[in-house]
Amino acid sequence: MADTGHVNPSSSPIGPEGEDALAALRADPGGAVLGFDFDGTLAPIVADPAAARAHPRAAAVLAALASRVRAVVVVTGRPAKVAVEYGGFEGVDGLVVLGQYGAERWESGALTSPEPPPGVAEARAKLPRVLAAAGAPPETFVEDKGRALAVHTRRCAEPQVALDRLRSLMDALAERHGLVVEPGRFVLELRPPGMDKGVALRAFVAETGRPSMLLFAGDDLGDLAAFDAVDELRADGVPGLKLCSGSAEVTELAARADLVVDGPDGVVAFLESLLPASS
Ligand SMILES: O=P(O)(O)OC[C@H]1O[C@H](O[C@H]2O[C@H](CO)[C@@H](O)[C@H](O)[C@H]2O)[C@H](O)[C@@H](O)[C@@H]1O
Repeated sequence: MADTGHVNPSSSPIGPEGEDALAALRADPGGAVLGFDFDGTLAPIVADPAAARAHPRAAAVLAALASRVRAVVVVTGRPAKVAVEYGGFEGVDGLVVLGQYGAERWESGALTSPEPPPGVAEARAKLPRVLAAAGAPPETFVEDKGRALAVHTRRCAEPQVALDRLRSLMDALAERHGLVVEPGRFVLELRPPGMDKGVALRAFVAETGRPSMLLFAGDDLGDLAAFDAVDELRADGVPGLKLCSGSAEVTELAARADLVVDGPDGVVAFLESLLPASS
């Protein structure tokens, strides 16, 4: 792996533990595990969730890394199949996509997707009434992911105000039907409990074997659980790098990260800098 010291002029200085992790990656790339969020990290944020697509160079850089490291995994709130389609990941050899916060798995063209619990259908039936009761503006948009219902307010005139108005009624709806509310960038998702990106990443690392280093890159609140997993492995002696795809919308990840880069452009440029110059 290449030395990354002089690249990414727009990125924050990297912390010492992040430097250790990069040194471990250079020393033993074949033992490294690299994990990525999708929206906001590999794919630029857009107003319509169905219009999101990965950065034009994301699939190529993930493919190049996947041929050099032990494992590359995308851990996303999207259904795994949707992330594969929007990412252009179908042909990326070795890539694993864990969708719906780890409940689904796509690998080598095969998808595993468990049935949603009945609470999702119950909540789906009641959601329109809840949105009406909360006075949700007409621009409020429900993305039905089968296993989860994501209520988006990005297209509202005051997206944060609209989101805040929904929160307590969404919490009550989730509780009534055995679900949880997952907050994100101008979105509240109703989804089944018991799985998150940290649980998913820990299980993936346990399955692939103790890595020489672990990287996770994310941008949103749901990625904090994966950062927790990196911290836990660090405490167990595995070098770890927490990479933040920075934005003005979410600041919590930057505060926990070893390195903050400028959105998906910065993430892809950083990953390209890890490859030998001829790649
Ligand atoms: O875990 P992720 O891969 O980050 O997915 C989280 C949610 O991302 C999507 O919503 C976000 O991206 C949209 C497209 O850029 C944007 O319009 C929205 O405001 C963001 O919240 C996606 O639609 C959700 O299903 C994902 O769970």
